[in-house]
Amino acid sequence: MATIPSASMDMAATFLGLAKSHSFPLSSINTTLFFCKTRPKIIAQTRKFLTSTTSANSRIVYSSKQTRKCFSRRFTVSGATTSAPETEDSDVLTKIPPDNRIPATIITGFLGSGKTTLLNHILTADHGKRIAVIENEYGEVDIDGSLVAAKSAGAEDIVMLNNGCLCCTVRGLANPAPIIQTFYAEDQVFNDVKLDGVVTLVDAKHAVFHLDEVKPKGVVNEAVEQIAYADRIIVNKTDLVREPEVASLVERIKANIWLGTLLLERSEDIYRMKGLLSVHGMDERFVFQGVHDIFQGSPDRLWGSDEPRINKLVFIGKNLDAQELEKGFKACLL
Ligand SMILES: Nc1nc2c(ncn2[C@@H]2O[C@H](COP(=O)(O)OP(=O)(O)OP(=O)(O)O)[C@@H](O)[C@H]2O)c(=O)[nH]1
Repeated sequence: MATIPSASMDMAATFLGLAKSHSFPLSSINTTLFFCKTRPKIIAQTRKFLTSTTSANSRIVYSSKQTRKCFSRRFTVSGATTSAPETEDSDVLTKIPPDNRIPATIITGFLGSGKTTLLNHILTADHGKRIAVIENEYGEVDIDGSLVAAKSAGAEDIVMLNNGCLCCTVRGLANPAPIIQTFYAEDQVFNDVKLDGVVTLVDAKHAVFHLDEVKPKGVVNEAVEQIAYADRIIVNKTDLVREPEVASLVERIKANIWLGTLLLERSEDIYRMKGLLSVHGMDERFVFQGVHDIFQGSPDRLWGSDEPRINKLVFIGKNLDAQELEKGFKACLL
């Protein structure tokens, strides 16, 4: 593939951690909202609902991801079934069980990105939805529970899990994956509740600082990871920055979504992938290797003083469109 200068740091970080990522669509209006209060908290709603409930200080970026491969699982439904119309030449009755499970949404985002603010906005908006909130407070002192509007409104339930469950204190604070996994791995949850989507709040003023943060070798940048797991991304606090900064951030987020989507959805077609990246702010060459959905990458030796800093990517597989890949990659460049 082409050689093009300058990739972003978060793109490199994506290579380190995306092999376990996944996605699923927000398919219907939610009546339940799971609010997992950990360091980076968790929020979500459908496109229509989010559009009507987010403030003027927000921008929504939609992911095109359609499948959550890692956590897919079959479920059985004991409720009524729907039948396809019978035809004269067919006596086969097709039964499609409706998925009547309660839809749930996860809201995540970095510290102070605006999760509680969004939640309060949703809980006090006039949408007629019945909303239950599960808040996972990390730490002994519950502050956010008292800040959530529903508590005073009295119309909804807030269940505080001060013992550390849903799962975050044990399995990781910043990474939404363990919470997502709970919806698939726990029978009691899976049979009654379907995870409808993951929404990530991004603070327009501070996000770049977190995205650029260089982590120790092998440690994934949580801000990048939260974006990679999202179905919908809300760029918040746009009143605190100028429009070009918002546009630049949105472009950067799109690049992250592109790479995540590519690695997840085309893994069967991509037999082999390898490359060398010139990452903005990094003195070393960033080398990555991939075989189907197994990827790894790490900083390599220092760039030579007279060595041109270029990116080289090689994809070997089937049904791959070189121009499309190049276009997607170019959109990731700073
Ligand atoms: N200027 C501005 N401030 C905002 C906006 N949204 C939220 N804030 C402020 O940002 C601060 C943090 O908001 P929260 O909603 O508490 O953020 P959080 O993600 O729940 O915070 P943590 O629980 O610490 O992770 C508060 O002072 C909010 O008033 C916005 O769109 N613009």
